Amino acid sequence: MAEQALLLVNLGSPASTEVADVRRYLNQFLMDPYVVDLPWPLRRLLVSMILIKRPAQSAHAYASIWWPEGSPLVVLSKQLTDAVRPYWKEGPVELAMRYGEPSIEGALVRLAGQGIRQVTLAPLYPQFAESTTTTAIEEARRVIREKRLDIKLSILQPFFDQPEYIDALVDSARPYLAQGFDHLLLSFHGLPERHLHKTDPTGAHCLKGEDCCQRAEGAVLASCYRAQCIQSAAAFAERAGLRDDQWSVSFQSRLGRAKWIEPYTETRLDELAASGVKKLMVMCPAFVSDCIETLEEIGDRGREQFIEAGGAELQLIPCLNTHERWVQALVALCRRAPLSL
Ligand SMILES: C=CC1=C(C)c2cc3[nH]c(cc4nc(cc5[nH]c(cc1n2)c(C)c5CCC(=O)O)C(CCC(=O)O)=C4C)c(C)c3C=C
Ligand SMILES: [Fe+2]
Ligand SMILES: [Fe+2]
Repeated sequence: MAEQALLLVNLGSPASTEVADVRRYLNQFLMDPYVVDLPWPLRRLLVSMILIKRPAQSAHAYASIWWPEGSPLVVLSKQLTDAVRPYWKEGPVELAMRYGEPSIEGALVRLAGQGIRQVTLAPLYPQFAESTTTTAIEEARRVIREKRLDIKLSILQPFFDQPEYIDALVDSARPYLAQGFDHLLLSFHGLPERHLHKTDPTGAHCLKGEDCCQRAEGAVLASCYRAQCIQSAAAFAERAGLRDDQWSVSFQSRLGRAKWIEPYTETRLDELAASGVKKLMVMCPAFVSDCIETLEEIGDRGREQFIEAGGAELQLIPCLNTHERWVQALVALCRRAPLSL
C-alpha cells in the first residue's frame, strides 16, 4: 500500500533569543495576512512600528524560558513527533513550523523527494482560527502548487470537541486538580474581535449577545474560535466533574490597540484575587505544547500579578506536551483526517 506521511505543524519560534532573530521571526509572523489582516501598506506600517520595541521585549521574555536544547515550543513539538512515530504505521512522521525552522516547505519537499504522494497535514491547534489553522493549510497548498509536488493532502480538522482531546486534557490535568484549588481558569490565546466577525457566516452571530458563543452551533460554531474555546472548556469541566462555580474562561496574549475577545486573562487574574481566590489553577487548552505564552506570560508574569493582587498561589497546569493519552488521541484524530480536494 502507498505510504501516507504525517506532517505535524506548530507555530514556530525564533532561531535564538538574539534580538535580530526575534525581529526576523516577528516580521515573518506578523506580516502574514492571516495574522495581521490589514491591506499590505497598512500591515507593513503597523508591523514596522511594532518592530521598533517588541523584538527586545520579546527577546528578554524568550531568554527567561529558553532551554539549553532551544525554544520550549520547538523542543516539545519535536518530542511529540518522536512519541507519535511508533504509533503511525502508515508512513514517515515529520514536524514543521509555520514560522521559522523546520519549515513547511522543507518538510514537504523532503517527503516528495522520498516518493511520498499522500500527506496527512496536522495543524496542532484544537480550535479553528484563520491566524493558525488556515495559514498552515494555505502555506502547505502554496508549496505543493509552486513546487509542483505530486502530493495529496488529508487535513486534521479542529478537534476542540473531540472526546479524545477532552479526555487527554482531563487525564493530564487530573494530578494537579487533585491537589485542591479554589478556582480553575482556562486561559485561551486571544484574537482580535475583527477576526471573529470576518469568519462569521451569518454576519449576525459573534459578540451580538452575552451568551452568543455559548449557544453557537452548526456553521457558526465551525467558524467561531471563541465559541469553540468555550465548548472545549465546558466539555473539560463536565468530564472532570467540576461545578460551574469552580471554573471560568479567559483570553490571553493581547497585542496592539484593537479590541480582542474578552474576558481578558489579565483582568480575570485581578478579579479572582479580589474575590478571595487564594489557590488558582490555570490551564491553557489552546496550546498543545508549552511555549512562551504559557511559561512566561502565565507561569511567570501571571503568577506575579495574581500574587500582587492578593492571591497566594498560581499553579500552571502543563500543556498536553507528550502525555501518553494525548499522543494516542492525536494519532486517532489524524487517522480520521478527511482527504482535501
Ligand atoms: C495579531 C497578533 C497575533 C494573533 C492574531 C495571534 C493568534 C494566535 N497565536 C496562537 C499561538 C501562539 N502564539 C504565540 C506567540 C505569539 N503570538 C503573537 C501574536 C498573535 N497571535 C506574537 C507576537 C507572539 C510571539 C511572542 C511575543 O512576542 O509575545 C505562540 C508561542 C510561540 C513560541 O515561540 O513560544 C503560540 C503557540 C494562537 C493559538 C492564536 C489564535 C488563536
Ligand atoms: Fe499568538
Ligand atoms: Fe461567537
